[in-house]
Amino acid sequence: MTAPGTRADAPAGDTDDLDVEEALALVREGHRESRDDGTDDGPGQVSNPSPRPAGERPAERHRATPWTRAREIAARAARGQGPKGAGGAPTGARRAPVSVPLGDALGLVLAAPLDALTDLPSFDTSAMDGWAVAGPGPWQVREEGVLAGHAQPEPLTDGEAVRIATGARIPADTTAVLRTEHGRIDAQGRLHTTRDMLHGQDIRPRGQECRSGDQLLPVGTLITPAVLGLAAAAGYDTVTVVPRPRVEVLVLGDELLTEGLPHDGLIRDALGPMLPPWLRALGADVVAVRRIGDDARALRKAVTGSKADLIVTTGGTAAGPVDHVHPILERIGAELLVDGVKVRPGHPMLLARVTDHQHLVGLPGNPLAAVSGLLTLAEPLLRTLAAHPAPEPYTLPLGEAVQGHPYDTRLIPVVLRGDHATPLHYNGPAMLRGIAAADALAVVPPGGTRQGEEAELLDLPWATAGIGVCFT
Ligand SMILES: Nc1nc2c(c(=O)[nH]1)N[C@H]1C(S)=C(S)[C@@H](COP(=O)(O)OP(=O)(O)OC[C@H]3O[C@@H](n4cnc5c(N)ncnc54)[C@H](O)[C@@H]3O)O[C@H]1N2
Ligand code: MOO
Repeated sequence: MTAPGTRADAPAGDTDDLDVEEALALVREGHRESRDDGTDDGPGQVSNPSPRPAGERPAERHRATPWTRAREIAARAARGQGPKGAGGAPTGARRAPVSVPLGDALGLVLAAPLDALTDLPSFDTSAMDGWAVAGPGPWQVREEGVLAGHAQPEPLTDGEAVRIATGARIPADTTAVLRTEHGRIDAQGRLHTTRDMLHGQDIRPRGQECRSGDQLLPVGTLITPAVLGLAAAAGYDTVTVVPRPRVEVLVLGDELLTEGLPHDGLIRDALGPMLPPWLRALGADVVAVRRIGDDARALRKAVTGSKADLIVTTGGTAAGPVDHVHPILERIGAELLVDGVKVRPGHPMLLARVTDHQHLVGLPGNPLAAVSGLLTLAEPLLRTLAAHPAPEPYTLPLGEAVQGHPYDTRLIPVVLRGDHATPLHYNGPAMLRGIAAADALAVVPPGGTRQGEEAELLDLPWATAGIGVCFT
C-alpha cells in the first residue's frame, strides 16, 4: 500500500498513504467544492469524487463516515434509552454503579453525590500554634498544653491561657487564639499580646466548611486526587462510582512475534504492548489481551464468549483473504455503526454493536492507523461508558504546513512547543516513530493546514497527566 507517487525527498511517511491520483489531487489548487456525500466534515474539503483512491471498493467511499461524525456516533453508541445515570445522561450500555474503596477510585466518576457525613471541621479547632486565651490579657498560662488529637481540654476561665497546637480542640470559653509569634511571656510567667486582638481570631468554628448532609460534589464529578482528599476528610471510606468499562483486546495476525527480532517475514506485535496501557489511560479496565492469529473460528469464539463492555480487535479490518472481522461480525448479527471513516491513517476502522451492552471497535493493523482508530472510536465510546466529560476542544497554530488528504481528515503527530504545534515526520500508517515522540495529534482537514493556521489538537493522555494516570 505504499504510494507509488511518494517522493524520495518527502518527509518519511508524510505521503505514503496516498496513491498517484490522490497526490495529484493534492496539488490541484482551487478544487474546493462541496463533497461527494454532501456531509460536512470541517472546513476546506476538496470534493471532486474522482479519482477514487486505489485499493478501495467503490461502495466503500459511500459507507465511510466523516471523522467528526464517527466520533459523535462512537460517543453516543454506548448511550441508550435507559434510566438516567451520572451526569444526567441515560446509562445505556453503562454498567450499574459500584462502591469502591477510596484507593481504587482515582479517575472514576461519582455515581452518587458526595454529601458530607460530618460537619467540617467537626469541632472548634485552632488555626494556629500559640495560646488559647479567655478574655483580655495578660493571661496566666496553664501548665499543660493541648495537642491535636487529644481529648476535650478543660474550659478556660477569664484571664487564663493554654498552649495550643494547630488542629487541637479549642477549650470551652476560649475567646481567641494568640499566635506564638504574637505573644510574650514576662518574668512572672504571664502572657502578653504584642498585637491588637480580635474576638474569635484564629479559631476555625465547627461546620465552617460544611454541615453534615451538605452536598460537597454532584453526581458526574471526576474523581481527582483532590476529590479523594475531600471524600476522606468528609468521612468516606468508599465512594459510589460508575465502574471502569471492561475492555478485551484481541490481537489478530499470524505474522506477529511476541519477542525477539523480526525475521522471515514475521514482525513484532507492536499493538499488544501499546494498547492495554493506552486503554487504561483512557479509563478502561483491560480484562484480557488474547492473540487470535488469523483464525476466523477462534475470533468468532473470542467475540461471542467475551463478557467485556468493549472488544477491541487489531488487524483484519480490510478486505484481504484473512481479514475476518467483517465476515464474523456479519455472521453473529452485529450491527455496524461505523464501517470505515474518512480519516488517514486508519480509514478501515469500524464500530459495531454486538449486543445492547457490548460494542466492538475494529482497529486497523497498521500501528499508527490503530492509534487513529483508538482516538476516533474507542476514546469517545469509553468516555461515554465511564461517564467522563468530553475534553474541551482546543487549537494551536501549526509550526509547519501539513498537506491535506483530498477527501479525508488527517491525524498528524505533533509536539507542543510554546504557543504552536510542530508536525512530526515518520507519520506513515505503519510507523510509530512520530507518535512515540508526540504530545498530541493535530487534526488536518481535507485541503490541508497552512503554516500558522490553527489546528484542532487531540491530547495524548500521558502528555498532560503522566503515565498511569487515568483521570483525563
Ligand atoms: N484492498 C485493500 N487493502 C487495504 C486497504 C483497503 O482499503 N483496501 N486498506 C489498507 C489500509 S489503509 C490499512 S490501515 C490496512 C488495514 O488492514 P487490516 O486492518 O486488515 O490489518 P492487517 O492486514 O491485518 O495488517 C495491516 C498491516 O499491519 C501490520 N500489523 C497488524 N497487526 C499488527 C500488530 N499487532 N503490530 C504491528 N503490526 C501489525 C500487518 O503485518 C500489516 O503489515 O489495510 C490496507 N489494505
Ligand atoms: O492508511 Mo491505513 O488507513 O494505513 O491506516
